[in-house]
Amino acid sequence: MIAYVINPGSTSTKLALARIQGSETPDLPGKLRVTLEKHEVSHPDLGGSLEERLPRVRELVARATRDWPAPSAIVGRGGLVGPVAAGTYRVTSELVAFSLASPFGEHASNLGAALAFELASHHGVPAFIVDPPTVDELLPEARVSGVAGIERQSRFHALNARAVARRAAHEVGKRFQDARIVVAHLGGGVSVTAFKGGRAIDTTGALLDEGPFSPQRAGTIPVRGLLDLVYSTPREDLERRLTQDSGLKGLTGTADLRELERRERTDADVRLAIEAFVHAVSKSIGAYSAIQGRPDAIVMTGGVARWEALVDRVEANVGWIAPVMVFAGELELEALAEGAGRVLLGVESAHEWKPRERV
Ligand SMILES: Nc1ncnc2c1ncn2[C@@H]1O[C@H](COP(=O)(O)OP(=O)(O)O)[C@@H](O)[C@H]1O
Ligand SMILES: CCCC(=O)OP(=O)(O)O
Repeated sequence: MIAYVINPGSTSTKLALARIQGSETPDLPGKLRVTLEKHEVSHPDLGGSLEERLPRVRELVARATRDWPAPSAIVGRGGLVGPVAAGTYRVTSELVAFSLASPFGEHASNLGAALAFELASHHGVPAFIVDPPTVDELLPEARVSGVAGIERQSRFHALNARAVARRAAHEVGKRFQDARIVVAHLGGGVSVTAFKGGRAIDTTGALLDEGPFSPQRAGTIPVRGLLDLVYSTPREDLERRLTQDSGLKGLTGTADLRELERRERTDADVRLAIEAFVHAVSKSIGAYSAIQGRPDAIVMTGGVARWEALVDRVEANVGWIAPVMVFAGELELEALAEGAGRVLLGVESAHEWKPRERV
């Protein structure tokens, strides 16, 4: 089977031509054999709303995939589609429209359904999304905050976090559904998530949610300071500041951690900011370990996990809890291809998406 894989980001869109074959292991029918030819189309200067960006990205994707062999399906990264169970979803025109104007927030991933749907219509094949960021499997007690009416929502790196958690479970000799894994996704956004029984039972979230600050997002901040900002800043400006100009960028002037790695030796402010990042990530890993009993493994993943010395510092803090594994970068293209493959090969059925405000 051949599937085209589309993973839109804010400054580039990652693509893959996936060749998918069934499992060779009868006991593990979902363990597909997938090979990917990866491509990346860059669009650093695209501004505007998602609907304004869509035609340009669509054109770049069409051009990049023009000479690829005929697909059996197109699979895109899902966006903020509301609380859903983990799995593969068939893309419909209703899902495309919802994603492009998502009431759950604006994010580049909201383009994934539209890009997949349009290319799939052109080829006359189905389109899918897999494990969108709003996969919601939270324990009831994880939803409750200390303010009646303010409920925690699940909005995290579900696609990559599930994929690396599954891989970590296999590495410790367990099935995903029998393992306890804590995943710290350290990318442009950061989320720390506890997996138990194959489900993401609690997460810090990644977009105006909680947990460690990221290269450019605020993470948890003291409520008193937030109140001061709320009463002195228009909402739109504040959202932009908290999601794009906070975290390491707000503290040091850059979200490029390779630059911070160079500056750390000579710049005391950078040193403190990185120490605070290590501290915050370690603290969340500890918290998300505590809620489920000692985990079988702790995983660090995402682009920041390429910084070995930083990862080592987190491991020095949390290594007593469980074995620490590092999957630097992400497995999103692989996870998308596998999600589509499981449906194409009849291992799983595709879910039908319906708009929902709550679980
Ligand atoms: N080799 C590296 N060393 C340190 N940091 C890195 C490295 N490669 C990427 N990063 C950092 O990772 C972050 C981006 O992570 P990534 O997972 O690629 O982001 P995205 O969320 O956009 O997919 C950036 O802050 C970048 O500076
Ligand atoms: C929308 C939640 C996932 C997320 O934040 O992704 P990025 O870190 O890639 O922006």
